Amino acid sequence: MTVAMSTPETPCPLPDLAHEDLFAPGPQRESFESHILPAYIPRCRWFAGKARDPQRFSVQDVIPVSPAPDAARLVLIDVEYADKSTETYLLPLQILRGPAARELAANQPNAVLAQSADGVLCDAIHDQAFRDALFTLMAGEVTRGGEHGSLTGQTGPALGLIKDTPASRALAVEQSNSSIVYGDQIFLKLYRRLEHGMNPDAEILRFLSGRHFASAPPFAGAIEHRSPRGECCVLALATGLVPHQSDAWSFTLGELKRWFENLLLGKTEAAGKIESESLARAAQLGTRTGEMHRALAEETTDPDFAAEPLTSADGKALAESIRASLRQVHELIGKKRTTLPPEIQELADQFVAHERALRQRTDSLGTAVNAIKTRTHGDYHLGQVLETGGDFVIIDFEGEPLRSLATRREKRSPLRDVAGMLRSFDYAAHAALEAHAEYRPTLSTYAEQWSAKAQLAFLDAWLVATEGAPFRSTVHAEEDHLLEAFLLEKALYEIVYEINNRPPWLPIPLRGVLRLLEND
Ligand SMILES: Nc1ncnc2c1ncn2[C@@H]1O[C@H](COP(=O)(O)OP(=O)(O)O)[C@@H](O)[C@H]1O
Ligand SMILES: O=P(O)(O)O[C@H]1O[C@H](CO)[C@@H](O[C@H]2O[C@H](CO)[C@@H](O)[C@H](O)[C@H]2O)[C@H](O)[C@H]1O
Repeated sequence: MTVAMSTPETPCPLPDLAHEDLFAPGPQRESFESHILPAYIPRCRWFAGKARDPQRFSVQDVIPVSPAPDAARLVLIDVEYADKSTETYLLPLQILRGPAARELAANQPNAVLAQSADGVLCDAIHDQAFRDALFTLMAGEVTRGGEHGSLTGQTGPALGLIKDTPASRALAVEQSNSSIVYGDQIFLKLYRRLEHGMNPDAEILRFLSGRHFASAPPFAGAIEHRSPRGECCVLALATGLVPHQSDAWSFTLGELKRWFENLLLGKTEAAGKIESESLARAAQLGTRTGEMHRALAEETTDPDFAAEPLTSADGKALAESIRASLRQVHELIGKKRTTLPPEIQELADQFVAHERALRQRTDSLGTAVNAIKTRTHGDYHLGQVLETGGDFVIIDFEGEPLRSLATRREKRSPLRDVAGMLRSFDYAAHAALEAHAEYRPTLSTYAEQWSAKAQLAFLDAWLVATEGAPFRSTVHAEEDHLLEAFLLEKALYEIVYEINNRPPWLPIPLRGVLRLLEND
C-alpha cells in the first residue's frame, strides 16, 4: 500500500467531526482506515511489523471508556500483511480541541494522528480524563459495550484499598507497551499488540499475589476485551507501583563499570570490594528466584498452575525446539551474513562450522527427568528485575515475545528461568566490556571471570533456596543436562532476537553457544 506518510510535523488533516461520527462505520471510518492509520501506526515505537509489509489497517472494535459522549475510545485495529497474516493493536484515541489540543500538539507531536486548526486526534494516553476512566473501569469492575465486543474491568487487592482516583501521568519511555503511573501506588501497563487468550503476565501476577511471595508487584487490576465470539484478551494490567532505582540490568552494568574503572586505576582494594558486593547481589537474586519458583510450585487446584511431572515427551519437545532454532539460525545467518561486519561474519562462520556438533548434542537430549514442571517466569533476564535499593523485585511475566501465547503458557522446569538469568550475567559482562572497548586486552579476562563467578553465585544460591523442592531432581547429572539444554535453547533464541533487532549484539550469544561446546 502506498500512502503519503504523515510525520509529527505534518499530521493528516482532522475532519471537523464529533467522536461518534469519526469512528462510526461509513466514509469517515474508511478514510481513517486508509489514510490516518497507515500513516500513523508504522511510526509508533510499539508497532512490531515495521520490517514487514502492512497492506490493510481495519477497525475491529471501538469501545468508549465512559458514558460521556466525548469519552476516549479504545480502538482495536487489525493489521493485515502481504502474506495475509494479521496482528491486532490497541489504540486509545481522543479528540481534543482548543488549548488542550494545542498543548498536546506542542508537547507530544508523536502522539498526534490527525490535526485541524482547532483540534487533534491523538493517542489518549496523554489525556487525564482517559487515564481516570481506565482507573474507574478497573476499580468499579465496570463492563462497557462497544461496537462489537465489550470491556470489563477487574480489581485486585492493591487497587481495592484506594478510594479516589490518584493523579496520573503517562510514562515518556515507550517500549513495546505503554505505561501509566497513578499517584505513588499503581503502575498500569497498556498492551499495544494484542493476543487472544489468557495473558501470562496477568495470570501469573494474580496467582503470585495469593501466595507467600513478596518479590513481585501485587496484582491490582486488569481490563479485558471480549469479542462477540467470546475470545478474550487483556488490554491493560495494573500492579502495585514498585519504587526502584533502576532495573537489575542497568544496576549490574553500573557495578561492572565502577569495577572496571577501579581495576584500570590500579585500586585493587576498592575493586575487590565492588566485585564481592556484585557477587553477593547475584547470590541474592538467586535466592529471590528460588523463592519465586517455590511460590509458582505451591499446591493449587487451578489446572493452569498445578504442577505436573516432567516426561520424556517434554525432553523430546525441548530437543525439537532446539533443532527448529538451529534451522532458523542457519537460515537467518545465510540470509544476513553479508550485511554483518567482518568480525561478526567470522563468528557466524564458526557457528555454522559447529552446527553438526550442536545437532549431535541435541540428539542426545530427550530423556525423562524425575522432577515436576510448573509455570515459570518465561523470559527471565536482568532487565525483568527491579533493583529496589538493596533488594530485587521480579516483573514482566509475559514470556518471550518471539513465541506464541500457547508456548509461553506451557509448564516448564524452573531450570529454564535459571538458564535465562545465567545467560543474562554473561550478556552483562560482555556489554560492560564493550563500553570499555579500548581496554579490552586488559579487561576481557576480568569480564570472563566475573561472568563465570556471578553465574556460579546465582546458581549456588538458587540451589540452596530450592533444596528439596519437587521441581528439583535428586539426580545431579539430570539437572546439569537439562540446564545445559536450556542454556543452548536460550542462546539460540537470543541469536535470532539479535539478528532481527540488534545485530551489533550478535557476538554475545554466538560466543555463548560456542563456549557451551568448549565445555564438553
Ligand atoms: N510494578 C511496577 N512498578 C514500577 N515500575 C514498573 C513496574 N512494572 C514495570 N515498571 C517499569 O516499566 C519498565 C518496563 O516494564 P515491563 O513489565 O518489562 O514492560 P515491557 O513488557 O513493556 O518491557 C520497567 O523496567 C520498570 O521501569
Ligand atoms: O524484555 P523483553 O521481554 O522484550 O525481552 C526481549 O528483549 C531482551 C533485550 O531487551 C532480550 O534479552 C537479551 O538481552 C538482554 C540485554 O539487553 C540480556 O540481559 C538477556 O540475557 C538477553 O536474553 C530477551 O531475550 C528478549 O526476549
